[in-house]
Amino acid sequence: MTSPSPSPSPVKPANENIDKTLTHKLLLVNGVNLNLLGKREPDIYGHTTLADIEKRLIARAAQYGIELICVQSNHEGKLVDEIQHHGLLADKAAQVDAIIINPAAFTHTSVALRDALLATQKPFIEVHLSNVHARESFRQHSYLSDVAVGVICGLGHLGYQMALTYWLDNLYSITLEG
Ligand SMILES: O=C1C[C@@](O)(C(=O)O)C[C@@H](O)[C@@H]1O
Repeated sequence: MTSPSPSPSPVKPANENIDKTLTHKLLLVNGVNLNLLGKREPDIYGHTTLADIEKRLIARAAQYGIELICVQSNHEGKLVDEIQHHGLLADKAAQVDAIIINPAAFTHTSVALRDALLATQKPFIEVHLSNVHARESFRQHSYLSDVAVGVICGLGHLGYQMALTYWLDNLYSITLEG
């Protein structure tokens, strides 16, 4: 006789330590050309669109009462404005707790994004769909990695889910059972 399989409970309920009087927020930032996901070099970047990635992450965060604010732009200055606003300039209660960012090609060029992220003093995770270390040498330098909490690359769109999982656990004690 086989013993009954454990009831599926992959996720512990939101931790009591979460201050329910605050609306927790996270920021997802996607840089240049990532609006083309699904159409752009799918052998490298996959078939999942950015809208799908954002929808799934928003829904998962919302399960725990966390708002995920999503921004994408092809313009470096616009991304700097968004990071400044959500990370520092908005009222304290409206600011995000942490950031997930795929700066795309700006990864390899942008001191401005690095400075904006540092200015907010919000922790961030850098995500890349592709394994940048297995590609052209110019993709192997990032202006952000040394000041990121962590870097996830090469795992496709699941990299974003993993970054969210980390923040759920690290900031709000919402832990996946291992
Ligand atoms: O646009 C991108 C996407 C990317 O950030 C990635 O997600 O794999 C990698 C970058 O080198 C590239 O410029």
